[in-house]
Amino acid sequence: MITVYGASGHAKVVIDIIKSNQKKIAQILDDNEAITKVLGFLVEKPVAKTYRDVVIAIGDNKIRKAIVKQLDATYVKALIHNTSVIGSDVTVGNGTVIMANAIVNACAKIGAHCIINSGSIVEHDVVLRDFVHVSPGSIVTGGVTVGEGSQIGAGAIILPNLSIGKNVMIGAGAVVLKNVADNDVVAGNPARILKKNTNNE
Ligand SMILES: CC(=O)SCCNC(=O)CCNC(=O)[C@H](O)C(C)(C)COP(=O)(O)OP(=O)(O)OC[C@H]1O[C@@H](n2cnc3c(N)ncnc32)[C@H](O)[C@@H]1OP(=O)(O)O
Repeated sequence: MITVYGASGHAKVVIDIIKSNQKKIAQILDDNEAITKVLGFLVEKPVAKTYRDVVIAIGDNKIRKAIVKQLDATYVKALIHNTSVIGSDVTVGNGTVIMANAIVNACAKIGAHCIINSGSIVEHDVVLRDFVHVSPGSIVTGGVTVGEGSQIGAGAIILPNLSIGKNVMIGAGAVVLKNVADNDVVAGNPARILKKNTNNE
């Protein structure tokens, strides 16, 4: 039985993974009292701080991290859609969600509470630190490292062996040719710095 913490858009896809894995949902929680139902499930306001077997179903890296910090919970080891492909010697941290048709190739190391979104590709020997979000359809090529809390936008491509810093935002469709420093927002082809990411303040 899995507790789903979060009830908005990302949670809908998480619920579908749980259902497709033939697992049961214990409860769905959200602080937002305006959300009373999701996909036919009632949504409850979280009252306790201690939960067992939780998945934090919140797409925003900063909010997901804040919730993880405030809970005293055990997290599902990882929630992996059965259409995804996971290579040899891949490690996946607690609370990470791997969505439909994602591919994680050999020897990749995926941190805790990451999101490997639908149809994305995380190539061999990639290292994703905790709370990274690889958005739908993006490609993180071989040997890339991505720092904690960073997001790779939908359809972006990171060239091999690059280092992406912490709390970086990579725009949708970007082609990243160079290392990216902590807190940068980059976009375009080739990707260029747009500004500093203030979503960690
Ligand atoms: C399941 C899911 O849905 S997961 C969700 C996945 N989400 C994403 O992939 C979203 C990724 N986010 C983006 O691409 C955003 O546009 C960001 C973060 C790069 C920039 O967002 P903002 O800071 O709001 O930038 P803003 O929209 O003000 O644009 C600033 C400039 O950058 C340009 N720009 C914005 N995004 C991009 C992009 N992806 N590629 C190229 N240029 C871009 C804009 O055209 C604008 O240019 P201008 O100053 O010449 O007019």
